[in-house]
Amino acid sequence: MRLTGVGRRYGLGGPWILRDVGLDIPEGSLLRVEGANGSGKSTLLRLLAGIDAPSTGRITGRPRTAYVPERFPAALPMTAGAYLTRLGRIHGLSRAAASRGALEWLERFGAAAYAGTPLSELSKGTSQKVAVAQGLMGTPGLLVLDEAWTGLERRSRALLDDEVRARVAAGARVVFVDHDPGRLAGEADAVLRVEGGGVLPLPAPSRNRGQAPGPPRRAERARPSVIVAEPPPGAVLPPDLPGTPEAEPAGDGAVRLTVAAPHSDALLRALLTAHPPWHIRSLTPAEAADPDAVSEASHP
Ligand SMILES: Nc1ncnc2c1ncn2[C@@H]1O[C@H](COP(=O)(O)OP(=O)(O)OP(=O)(O)O)[C@@H](O)[C@H]1O
Repeated sequence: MRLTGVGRRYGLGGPWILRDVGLDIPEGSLLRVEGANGSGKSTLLRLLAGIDAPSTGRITGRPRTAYVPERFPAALPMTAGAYLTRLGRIHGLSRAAASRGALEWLERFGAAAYAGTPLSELSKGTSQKVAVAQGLMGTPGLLVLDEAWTGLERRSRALLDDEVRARVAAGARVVFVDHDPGRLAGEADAVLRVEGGGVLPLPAPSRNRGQAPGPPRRAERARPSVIVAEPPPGAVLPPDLPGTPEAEPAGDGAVRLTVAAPHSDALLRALLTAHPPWHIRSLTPAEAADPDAVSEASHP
């Protein structure tokens, strides 16, 4: 995905909020957007998500995109379940898969009891869970998160962190703004600094996701990865998974898959694109894996 000479101003003769922005966003990248209040972060995110168009320049190669806006349109006259089902349809799911996915996501966020509640009656925290759930339904190639963690309680924030990691590892692009400087700290590929109308791509501080461009170091190649995944209801492990992982039960119906590190991305992709998709709880290099810590992090 590429931005070429992108500029945005609101209204003819209004000040340029962004000007001559050029960016390449490769597959499997995690980008944090930073900048002062009013610098144009949300403007950039709306352009990336395709819900706003540049005043000048062009954006090419945008994959199927999901967007979690800073403010959720809570006034829509429908229930949380109906809204998510509709959004699932927009993300390309069949009606049955969309309605099943809606309930599954509400359950994961501990909000299943609100499936039949009108959006306008949801608390701020539950609204935010619905906003985030719609972004995670389907398998977007680009996920744009504008302060998506704000208003979520600890367990849901951790769930969203895990989902971001899994999506990026499976090849999706994730671009996010968050007021917490520690959000996914050390995991972003780059920081996009929005300042004076420009967007400056800066190296992210101490990146440690283990997915650096270029061939992995010998030790990383040799070290197996552990993926803990939850099957969709009634599903069995798909045959011929990349890297022929070792599978063992991980509790709560989940499966722990151990695979040689070079196959972990392909394995994640296979699970996330299975029909219906598997839910990835965590991805950990085996030597670093502390099973208790992993399940704590996923299900605090
Ligand atoms: N729809 C709009 N119409 C007119 N001006 C707008 C619109 N949206 C944003 N702006 C202006 O563009 C500038 C950048 O806004 P934007 O929301 O992109 O900044 P931001 O960096 O996300 O801010 P914050 O950190 O406060 O969320 C601001 O001056 C804002 O007032």
